[in-house]
Amino acid sequence: MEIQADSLDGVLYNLYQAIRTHGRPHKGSRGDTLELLGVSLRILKPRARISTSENRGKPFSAIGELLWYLSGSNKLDFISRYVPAYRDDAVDGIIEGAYGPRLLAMRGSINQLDSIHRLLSEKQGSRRAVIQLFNAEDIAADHKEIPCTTTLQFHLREGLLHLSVTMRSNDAYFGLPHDVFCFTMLQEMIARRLGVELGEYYQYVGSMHVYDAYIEAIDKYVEEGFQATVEMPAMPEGDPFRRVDGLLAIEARLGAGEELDAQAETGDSYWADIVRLLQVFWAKERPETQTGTLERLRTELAHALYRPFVDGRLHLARRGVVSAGAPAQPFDGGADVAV
Ligand SMILES: O=c1ccn([C@H]2C[C@H](O)[C@@H](COP(=O)(O)O)O2)c(=O)[nH]1
Repeated sequence: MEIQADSLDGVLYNLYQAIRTHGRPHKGSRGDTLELLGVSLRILKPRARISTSENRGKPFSAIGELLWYLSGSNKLDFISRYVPAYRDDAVDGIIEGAYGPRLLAMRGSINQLDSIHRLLSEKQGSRRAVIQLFNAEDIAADHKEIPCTTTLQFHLREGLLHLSVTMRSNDAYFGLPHDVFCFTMLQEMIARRLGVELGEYYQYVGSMHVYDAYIEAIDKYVEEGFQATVEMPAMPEGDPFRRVDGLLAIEARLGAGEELDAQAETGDSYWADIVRLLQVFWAKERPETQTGTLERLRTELAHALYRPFVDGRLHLARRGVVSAGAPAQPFDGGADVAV
């Protein structure tokens, strides 16, 4: 089955209905699901990577997960602050299937992002620009958690960088919005590093499923109706990977409770907004000033598309729902507003 749309929301809207209509019951390792085999997604405007729906817009935890990948870390400590559900997957504080070490130091040393950049700089039309995340070792012995994503293949055609992702398993409710966000961001970062434009995004999934406990939630999503296509602004020119260390340092300072001026720190409105979203997330650690901080960040945002997500946090803050130590992402269900 192929589902094509301009945006993540367009894909979710059609996919959720397809799962409802054609999905077959399957008992997965983590619970009962409705499943579709062999689903191919195509997103024509990969910058429309954040859902504008009531409860599938996850910019805060998705940015946290992207930074975790880019840090090369496999530590639970980092990611559990943004996606607490990882706690169930950790072995001695380590996520064995973490993408970061595999992307940046596969088999201890191979930086696969550098390989892609070199390959496509030298041979633009190459069909070899494949990042491997899944390894034979992953199923040779039993592991608590292994990568759901098998490969990322980049295609440079007529000045556009397209990305095909293959996944062995994808949770259409929780995993998919995060995966699309992180992989299309990586796609745009590599496009900028190569000095080319962003193309289309494809995701082929062996087992696409929704856990039974979230069937009602996907029905609710569909009832909201078709969402307008809202694109993130284009990433500024230049190599975004040069920014990674700086962004990680800022993230660590925010996590430690520091306040900072996003524009002064980044000198760029695109990345300043990304930092502001992190500030919105971390504002929960100071409940006494949280509402004021969120209101200030809301007015500082250079791009209006992020405001509804700040409003979601403001709504929670005013109700006293999001407080110090609370997760961004209620993976355990619960809140139905954008967090
Ligand atoms: O990037 C990811 C990582 C995990 N999952 C989901 C898919 C499955 O529901 C579950 C992993 O379970 P197994 O496929 O390993 O049984 O996590 C995703 O959707 N995306």
